[in-house]
Amino acid sequence: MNSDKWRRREAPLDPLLLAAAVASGPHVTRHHYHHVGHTGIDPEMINLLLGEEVHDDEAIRAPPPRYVSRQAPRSQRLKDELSSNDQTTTTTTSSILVTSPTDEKSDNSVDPPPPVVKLVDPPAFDPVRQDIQVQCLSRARIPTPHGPVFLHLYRNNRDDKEHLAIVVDAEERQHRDASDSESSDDGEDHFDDLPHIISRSLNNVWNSHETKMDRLVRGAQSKPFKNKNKSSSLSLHNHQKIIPPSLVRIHSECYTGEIIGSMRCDCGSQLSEAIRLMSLQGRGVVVYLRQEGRGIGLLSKLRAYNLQDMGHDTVTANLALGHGADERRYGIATAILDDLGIHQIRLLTNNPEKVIAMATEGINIVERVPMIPPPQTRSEDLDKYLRTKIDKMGHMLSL
Ligand SMILES: Nc1nc2c(ncn2[C@@H]2O[C@H](COP(=O)(O)OP(=O)(O)OP(=O)(O)O)[C@@H](O)[C@H]2O)c(=O)[nH]1
Repeated sequence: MNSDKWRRREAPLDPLLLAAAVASGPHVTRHHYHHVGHTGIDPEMINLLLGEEVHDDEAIRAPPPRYVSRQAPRSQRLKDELSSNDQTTTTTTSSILVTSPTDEKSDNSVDPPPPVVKLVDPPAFDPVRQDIQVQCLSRARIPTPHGPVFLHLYRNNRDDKEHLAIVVDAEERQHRDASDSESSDDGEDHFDDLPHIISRSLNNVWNSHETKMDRLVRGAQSKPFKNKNKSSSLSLHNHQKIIPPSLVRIHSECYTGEIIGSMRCDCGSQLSEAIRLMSLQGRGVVVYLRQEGRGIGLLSKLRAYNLQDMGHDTVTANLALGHGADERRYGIATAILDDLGIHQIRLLTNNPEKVIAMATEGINIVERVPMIPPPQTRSEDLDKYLRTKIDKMGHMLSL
């Protein structure tokens, strides 16, 4: 390498620049001149930088603040890590603080690590049972433009995907708000009158050692459900009134439509519309299955799109790639609905196959509610896609 060409620039220190750095306030981030937390202008420092004499009588004042790392020395951290092998990874805080030397800890001691919330594991699936088993691992409130929903994350004994249930339950929310503030200690359930949509597997006792904190962090009710007839875990739902037929959508993952906003399909608007309708009614469940591209996966779906750009439609493109027109299964959706105590549904769909599949799985469909694509989402690509669904897949939709 030509060293002349790459010679290092030895620019002289620009006193004005340095003075600006010192004088600027804490709004200037560490990506600019200095770390957040600087206490402001230090006239002595400016004088020094500008090469002027120090006229301040209090030349020997309290020394300027210094940056002190609160992170323990590496040797200390290694020792800590070794001695806490049984704990999940924790780190000492590594934030950089401005302290004056008098604040500095004389013994170089380290702040205690933040407490780790260690949760009990969910119960294992029963290896003897041959049917589909699901287990809700966590539930959390998610505010959406249509109101809050409760996202439930499931595992199952068939695949390693995280299928989801998006639960809309206004009454359940009110109940939770009330019971949180009551924090009743009487051990009694307070939801006898309300047919809430509650996951049985999430709320069951997972382990005899589980704490209230375990339950709250995974999103379960703080107190386990009383097993009034002492027979089985089904008591949770037996205990409640039967949930009236709820709006349910069985939705399949669509990265392109939901994340990128693709106008080749209506998946994104369908998902949003389903949550909107459920929020209007105060109740409903979207079972969100990770069956991208009608079960063929994102990679094949992208290839199918290229075939569609060459003249194929959404069905023939799948077939040309050696896939079925629709490879989805609905057994996991049924198991999730069962876990939520929902057995009668008003199914939001135009797809006759979905109706048949859910009915075959034992779900009582009391009504099919059509999904009408909103006019503002219509485009040439979408119309072609919908037309193929109507003509080749029998979708119950009129354009
Ligand atoms: N293979 C393939 N999959 C697609 C295409 N467009 C959308 N999808 C997938 O189709 C699935 C969504 O299916 P929908 O047709 O919206 O739902 P549906 O069950 O058929 O019918 P509705 O319930 O009436 O909406 C998602 O998994 C999408 O990723 C496509 O052109 N090719």
